[in-house]
Amino acid sequence: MNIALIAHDKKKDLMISFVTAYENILKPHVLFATGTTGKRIMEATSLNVHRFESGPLGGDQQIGAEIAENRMDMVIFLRDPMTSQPHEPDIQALIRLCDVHMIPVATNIATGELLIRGLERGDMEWRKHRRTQTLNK
Ligand SMILES: O=C(CO)COP(=O)(O)O
Repeated sequence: MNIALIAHDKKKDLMISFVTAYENILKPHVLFATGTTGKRIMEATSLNVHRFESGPLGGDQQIGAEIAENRMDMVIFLRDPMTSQPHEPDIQALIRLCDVHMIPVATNIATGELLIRGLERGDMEWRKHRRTQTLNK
């Protein structure tokens, strides 16, 4: 599965705890992240992460484009609901595209845990079939 990991600054330590705890589950998958989140994950774990731009510089939009192209299977986005972000429209657009294309998206750690457990259990296998289909047909 292609999995996007994103965390706002005040949630980055939480993301590191999360990926450390679930490193073995995440390892066989292809991981993507916004710039700083990806850097932090690679510094803290043995996971390899494809890094996009930092969120405020367009990283959320790049991940959104992957979703629109039917290339992203899951998004774990630990958002900070208490701090306003300069790129709030990009964040909303990313979450909207998850809804448009029915991509599982967690915006907090509690849902993130459920998605990871589901991933481990094989609940995401339907995405393999969906990914082979062309959208809008
Ligand atoms: O701002 C972000 C998501 O909206 C995250 O970007 P960074 O991972 O580059 O900090």
